[in-house]
Amino acid sequence: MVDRPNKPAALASTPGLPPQPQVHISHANSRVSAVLPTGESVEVLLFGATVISWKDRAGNEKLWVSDAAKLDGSKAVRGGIPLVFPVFGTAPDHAATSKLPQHGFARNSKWEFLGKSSSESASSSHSDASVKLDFGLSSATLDEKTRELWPYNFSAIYSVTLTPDGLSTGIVITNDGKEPLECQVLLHTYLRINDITKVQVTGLEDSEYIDKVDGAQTKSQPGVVAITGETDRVYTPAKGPSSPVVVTEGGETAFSVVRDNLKDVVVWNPWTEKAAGMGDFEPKDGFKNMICVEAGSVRGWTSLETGDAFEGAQTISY
Ligand SMILES: O=P(O)(O)OC[C@H]1O[C@H](O)[C@H](O)[C@@H](O)[C@@H]1O
Repeated sequence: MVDRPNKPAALASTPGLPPQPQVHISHANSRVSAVLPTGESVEVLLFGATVISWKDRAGNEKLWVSDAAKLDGSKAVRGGIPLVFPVFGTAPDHAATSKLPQHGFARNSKWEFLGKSSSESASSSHSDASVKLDFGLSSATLDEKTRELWPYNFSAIYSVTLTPDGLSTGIVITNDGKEPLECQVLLHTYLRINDITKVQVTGLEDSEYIDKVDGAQTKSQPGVVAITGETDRVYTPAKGPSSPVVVTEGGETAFSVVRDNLKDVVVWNPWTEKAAGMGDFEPKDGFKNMICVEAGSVRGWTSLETGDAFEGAQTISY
């Protein structure tokens, strides 16, 4: 019997050439998903433009999503990559965003799928094919109630790029209005890990952070970060955005996060009590299997003059 390679999910035939594997995209059920010829996949919910799944070529999920996460648009998704904009947490002292819910409205708004672009190599292996999915949100498409709470004219484009090497997510926010606006942005990424007690985060050494579980005191990180209890810290890494923040597990690299123009990194794990108190956090011991490493610009405010744009992105590899 002759050994045959598995037939790829989607085939393109060009006259004279054998069929080539392609990036496969589907857009249905209020979500967009893409599968590379090499097997990696990503799934994005239009609600919040939330990435709810990212799998490697063997089908292993790289993101943590709660079993009780609401995927029906009734609540921000507990897991994946919710988008935080235009405020991180709540900001009672910042007049422009003080009326907004925790983490703003981007994660609770319906985004529009703007389309995809894929790049596929000319080689027969197609081992470096990648895909970029673009999503849009603007003041024109926001619901009226939200527009009243934050009456600025803006447009945002969020791009999710899947390659065989990793996942990049990036946002461009433009001030389309006649007055300046101030905002904060964060990519609230829930990384899936096997055992939180074996995890260390490197790349934050000697960095200043705000310890949200210790009276918002400003502290300095002496060495690598280990998680031994509820952790909620806003770091401004001393090494700058292009130096990776690496999550290791049992000494092996599990994820490496490289930032582009996102100066801050939030490290969050709710641990037992906080997880127990969140209705949409299941299983309750799921905190052992996740760590949030959230690239953002959240200490202070980004000011955008009329016509100005802010651009920030992260690339996660493993
Ligand atoms: O429960 P959420 O609104 O999704 O927020 C979840 C978490 O997000 C960030 O990591 C904040 O630093 C935490 O203080 C917050 O608890």
